[in-house]
Amino acid sequence: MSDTVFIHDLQFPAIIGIMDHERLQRQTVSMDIEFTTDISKAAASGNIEDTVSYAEVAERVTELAQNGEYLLVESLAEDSAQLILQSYSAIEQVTIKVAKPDILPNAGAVGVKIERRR
Ligand SMILES: Nc1nc2c(c(=O)[nH]1)N=C([C@H](O)[C@@H](O)CO)CN2
Repeated sequence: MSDTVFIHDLQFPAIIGIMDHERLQRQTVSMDIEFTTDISKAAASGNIEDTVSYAEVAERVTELAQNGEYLLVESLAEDSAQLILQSYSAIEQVTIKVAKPDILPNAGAVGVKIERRR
């Protein structure tokens, strides 16, 4: 399977981090999400029901992150990957990148990237 649907730079404020100030104040998180799913049926039909909506995935992951409180970016990445695989049987593999853009003054962003398969 080589078809990929992606969401790039999905941003939202979240409680995430191990430092005292990060436990108190939301900071911006940026996520890249990619998932493999066969898009050939949707390409032919033009019907959103024949594919996995990136808008719906973005909404679910944003909701997960904003309703929870995370210590590590690793945990948010893992929970997001499991949520996506459990919610959509048509998705075979998911890649999640969780980045914090405001941590190191001399880096554009820090974070993790994981790949999970059902
Ligand atoms: N591998 C990780 N390293 C670090 C994390 C993390 O989530 N994963 N978090 C922090 C702090 O919360 C940082 O954002 C502020 O000091 C440090 N390293």
